[in-house]
Amino acid sequence: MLADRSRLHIALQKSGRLSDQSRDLLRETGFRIQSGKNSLTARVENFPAELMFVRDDDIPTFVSDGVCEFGIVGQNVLEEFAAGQEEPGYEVLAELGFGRCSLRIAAPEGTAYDGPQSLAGARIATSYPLLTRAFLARHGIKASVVKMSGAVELAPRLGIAGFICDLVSTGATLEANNLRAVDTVLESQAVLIRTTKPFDDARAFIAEQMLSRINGVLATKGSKYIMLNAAGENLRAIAALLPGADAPTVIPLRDRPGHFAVHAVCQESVFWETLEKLKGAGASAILVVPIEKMML
Ligand SMILES: Nc1ncnc2c1ncn2[C@@H]1O[C@H](COP(=O)(O)OP(=O)(O)OP(=O)(O)O)[C@@H](O)[C@H]1O
Ligand SMILES: O=P(O)(O)OC[C@H]1O[C@H](OP(=O)(O)OP(=O)(O)O)[C@H](O)[C@@H]1O
Ligand SMILES: [Mg+2]
Repeated sequence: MLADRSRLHIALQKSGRLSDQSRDLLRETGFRIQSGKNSLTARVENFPAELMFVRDDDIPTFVSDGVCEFGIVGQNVLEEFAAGQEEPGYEVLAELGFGRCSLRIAAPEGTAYDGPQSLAGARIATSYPLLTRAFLARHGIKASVVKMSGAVELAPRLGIAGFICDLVSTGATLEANNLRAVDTVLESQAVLIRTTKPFDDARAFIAEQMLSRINGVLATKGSKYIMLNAAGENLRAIAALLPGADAPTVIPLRDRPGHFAVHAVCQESVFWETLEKLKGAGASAILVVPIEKMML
């Protein structure tokens, strides 16, 4: 059956590290998604879009082929795919801030490592052979790469390879296997991608609407609305302390001549240290509130 061309098709990981946060992001854009964990597709009830739940490895192919106009996938999977293509048929639209991990070279505790040259002649087990080879080529190192589909951390213990190249987040898996990360091949997080295949005006319009909502959701994530009171002579110093805010709104306070309310959207995190500095610069009645929706 051909896909319905009056709707957008979005490829998401069916089940795994990215599934919940990918669905949550779309729910935050207002999509009503009703599907059990076992469904392979789901229609969005209140938006002309259909979700395809697939293995993450297939997402770059689906999007490049134009079967799905959009997809959410880790940069690690995307870059491994791109390394095998002459011209990848997708573009990255946004970094999504979840699924953060690094593709790292690791070796059993006690293995000497003095930079990539220590890999010369070694065997490296990995599920990312193209990225590993590209790393070796970048450093002019000759080594053999052994492809494994999973459980890569077992390779040194089984005598398959002296090094591995695998994803690391907390480092707990490496530690449990008595391994130590020695180098970094790639820093990764989940990204939103769009096919470079053109699509018709109707879907282009829906796509713009969806992207504007997603950008709004991403913008609110790191943003806070900050309100405070201050005397006129302190306004300049206070404005300079507001993280990522341009042009705060300044409103005169009734019955307090020379005093103002300052309101601003801060596009960076507001830490306790920032509040302490604002207070030190003469601010009072400081309120920091979350922003629910934002359209830029
Ligand atoms: N430890 C981790 N911490 C954070 N993000 C991770 C971690 N491991 C992997 N990821 C990210 O999540 C993605 C999916 O990881 P997962 O382990 O669910 O993949 P998978 O087993 O290949 O799943 P699939 O069945 O879809 O092929 C990875 O490609 C990577 O971008
Ligand atoms: O540094 P850590 O926080 O321990 O995470 C690293 C582990 O996470 C990933 O595997 P995952 O648990 O997703 O299982 P998988 O190998 O079945 O994909 C990755 O392949 C590592 O094995
Ligand atoms: Mg996979």
